[in-house]
Amino acid sequence: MKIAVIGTGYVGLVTGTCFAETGNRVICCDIDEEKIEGLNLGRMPIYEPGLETLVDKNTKQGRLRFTTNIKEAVRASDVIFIAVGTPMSRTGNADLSFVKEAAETIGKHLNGYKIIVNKSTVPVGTGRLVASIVRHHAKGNVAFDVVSNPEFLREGEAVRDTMQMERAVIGTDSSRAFEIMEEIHRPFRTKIIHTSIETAEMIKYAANAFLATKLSFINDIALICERVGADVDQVSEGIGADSRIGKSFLQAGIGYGGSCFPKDTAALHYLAKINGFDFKMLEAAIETNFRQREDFVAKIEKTLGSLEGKVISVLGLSFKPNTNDVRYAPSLDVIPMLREKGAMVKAFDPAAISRAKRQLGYQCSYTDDIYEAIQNTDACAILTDWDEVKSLDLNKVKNLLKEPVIIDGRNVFDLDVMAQLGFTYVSIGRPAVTGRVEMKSSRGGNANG
Ligand SMILES: NC(=O)C1=CN([C@@H]2O[C@H](COP(=O)(O)OP(=O)(O)OC[C@H]3O[C@@H](n4cnc5c(N)ncnc54)[C@H](O)[C@@H]3O)[C@@H](O)[C@H]2O)C=CC1
Ligand SMILES: O=C(O)[C@H]1O[C@H](OP(=O)(O)OP(=O)(O)OC[C@H]2O[C@@H](n3ccc(=O)[nH]c3=O)[C@H](O)[C@@H]2O)[C@H](O)[C@@H](O)[C@@H]1O
Repeated sequence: MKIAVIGTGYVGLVTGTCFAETGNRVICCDIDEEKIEGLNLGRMPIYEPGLETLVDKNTKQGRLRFTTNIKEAVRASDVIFIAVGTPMSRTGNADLSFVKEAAETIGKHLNGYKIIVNKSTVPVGTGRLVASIVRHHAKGNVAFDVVSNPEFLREGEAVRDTMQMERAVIGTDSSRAFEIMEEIHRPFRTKIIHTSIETAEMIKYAANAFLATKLSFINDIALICERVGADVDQVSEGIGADSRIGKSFLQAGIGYGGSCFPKDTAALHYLAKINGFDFKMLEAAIETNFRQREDFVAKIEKTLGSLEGKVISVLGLSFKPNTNDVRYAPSLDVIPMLREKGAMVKAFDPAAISRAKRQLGYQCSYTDDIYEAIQNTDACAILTDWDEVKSLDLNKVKNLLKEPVIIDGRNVFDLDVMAQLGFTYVSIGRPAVTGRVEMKSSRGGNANG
């Protein structure tokens, strides 16, 4: 199959590469010249395990290429995937300007029957909108079909999530388009769910909103655990063993970030609102998520006393491990809050420094040496559970810190081990460990009480 992918970001690049890997001829296009130039030189614009090898293999074997010439890509392809960004607008709704632009470009260069597949996450009704834009700009009565094929990959696991996808949702009322989409997905041996365009669009928002709500639920349980002296990690294990609940997405922490949950929950909330429904449960999930950031900073303050003049090492800038994506990352909320309270911040991240710098600028210093970040700071704040964090030499950490204080937003370490090592260790939804060492801070004491 000849495939064009418009938008060579996390989704477009991974999807296009995996379609090439399964034998299609794929052209990935983008308006970002620097990105395409880099890809043509073998430079990956994103950090995604396993991707570089696949890109390299498929470009060398001639199945994958990159271009800014979208017109040529459209004309040369049978199936065109739209994988452009749909960021959050000020109302909370998804900003569809990139999708509309892509649809217009496709329409203008339609030169025969094509299937236009929307992979971007969009509000219900967008598929029909894309169809009308394409029709409006197409010359003559060229036939085409529009399909909604939402994407479920996770950053950091994107290649595996695509090559071993759990399901493919194909929303279309055209049997011709459905058969071709089925053929493209055959090598993945996955469950195909055939729906209308509207239902497919809704499945994507419902999936992300459900996962975000599950996370906020466990984070609310964590807050109660802190107050009553229970351990949320054990609660998660206990409830997750029930197959009706399932063990995934029950890791309590500093709250979700990333390019999707924040914007997709906001967009679904907005969609409900304009359709006359006040989606209170989702609103509560969104509020809980922000409260996790505020609570985390409050924990640091409660542990150290006034943060004025204190130096905090922040471990992790990306919204989760194995990605350099910092969109809506906890670090972008927490670091400014710490600064506002007078603290200085030394930030560590193995992959996301350059992207974080664009957002945070001079609000902190940066290093990709984890021990350098920790050295001579008043406390260490864990925001991302990178392997580098999980495998820290805690004895070394203890020696480097002014006092052995760790505030952990990802529940990385074992409470008994931290107690044995003499750390003051405050995590999420678990009893605080009180260090044996006297605190130098004005108020002293521990968080969580
Ligand atoms: N990042 C993720 O893990 C996932 C994202 N999604 C959804 O997929 C969509 C894309 O997300 P990402 O890949 O993260 O976005 P991204 O921001 O990484 O990439 C989007 C790309 O589209 C390009 N672009 C914008 N307008 C264009 C146009 N008119 N023609 C050609 N290229 C254009 C941009 O330059 C950019 O390179 C969004 O709707 C997102 O919600 C869905 C599942 C997972
Ligand atoms: O629509 C999207 O863009 C994607 O959004 C998420 O994927 P992603 O944002 O890459 O990352 P996740 O692994 O889902 O993590 C999201 C956030 O939740 C947090 N999280 C996740 C799981 C958990 O148990 N606890 C927890 O705090 C992570 O740290 C991260 O900040 C979904 O998992 C994907 O299915 C979806 O395709």
